[in-house]
Amino acid sequence: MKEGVISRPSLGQASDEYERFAVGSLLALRQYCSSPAAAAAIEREGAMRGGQYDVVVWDLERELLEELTDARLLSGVEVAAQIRWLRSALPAETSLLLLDVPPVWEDGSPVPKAARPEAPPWALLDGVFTPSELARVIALCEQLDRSAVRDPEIAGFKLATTSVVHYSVSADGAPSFAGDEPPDPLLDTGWLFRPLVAALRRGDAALGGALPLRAFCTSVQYNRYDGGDHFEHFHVDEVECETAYKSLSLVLFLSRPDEYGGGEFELRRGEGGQVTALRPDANSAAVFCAREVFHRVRRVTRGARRTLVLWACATRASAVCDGPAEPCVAFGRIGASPFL
Ligand SMILES: O=C(O)CCC(=O)C(=O)O
Ligand SMILES: [Fe+2]
Repeated sequence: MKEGVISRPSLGQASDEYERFAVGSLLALRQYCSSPAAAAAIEREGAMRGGQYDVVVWDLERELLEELTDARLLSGVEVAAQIRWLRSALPAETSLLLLDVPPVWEDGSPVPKAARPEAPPWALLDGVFTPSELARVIALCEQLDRSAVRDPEIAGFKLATTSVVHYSVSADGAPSFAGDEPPDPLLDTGWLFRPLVAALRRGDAALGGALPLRAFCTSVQYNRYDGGDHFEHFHVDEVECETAYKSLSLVLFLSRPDEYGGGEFELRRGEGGQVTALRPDANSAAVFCAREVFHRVRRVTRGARRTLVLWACATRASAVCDGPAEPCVAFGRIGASPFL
């Protein structure tokens, strides 16, 4: 038993919620641990309550939850630092257990990879930014170097993906940076991410809670479609990989519908679902389940159609430890079922 690990000074008494999460973590660990020896160890520790593995996972999540409850954002780098700290304080076999925790619901069951069936497949939210923020987003995005996506079968438009999301907010609300990369001018303040994260949360609530407990949002992608550009290929955004999965997609419409012709955003649930075509107002966002909702952008006939796209991801702890493929910002589920 590693006493040092459970006595991090900043952590107080566990609340009921945290207790429940601790149990959930144990269940998930038991379910997902492949090594029989590890499974037996978890069984033993679970019986003891407050056992080593419980506490390790619990502390990590508590730290996150505390940050999130304060509406503070954690960067991927900070999460990685926490995990490294835990790993250094633990024997090797413990960190192995830590690495295999999938996102779980309150009752310990794995988070489904799609929104709940009874929930609507997408949500359209308005007023994501203030008007001045929106103008600032557009102005900054236009400064980014865009590369062209050109595949006649699939898509033709220009995109820029911002590279750095090492963003956090200190207790007094001042922006600060984790990691040593120079701040990206687009991403170095909370004004951009707070509204986007809030929109993801609102969207998640509207979809009945598709977000996993431990979620991150990716860097933002800026898309610009000039006349003739399109993303005609119906696709889902999620690409299965070992390190993370996208759970929610957010497409923020930066252009007013009268600023471009064509460019309808079409969505459908699943392969055979009915297609809905949208031309949303500027400053509104479509939020939808990244695995389940097929979507495409019809060809733009005039003007420019601009969007900002980002994703909520669930990330395995190991992915963060090994360095996430995409730097990410953590955010949480607060105030509703189960942890939002
Ligand atoms: O730009 C859009 O409206 C959607 C883009 C999209 O579907 C994507 O980047 O995956
Ligand atoms: Fe997409």
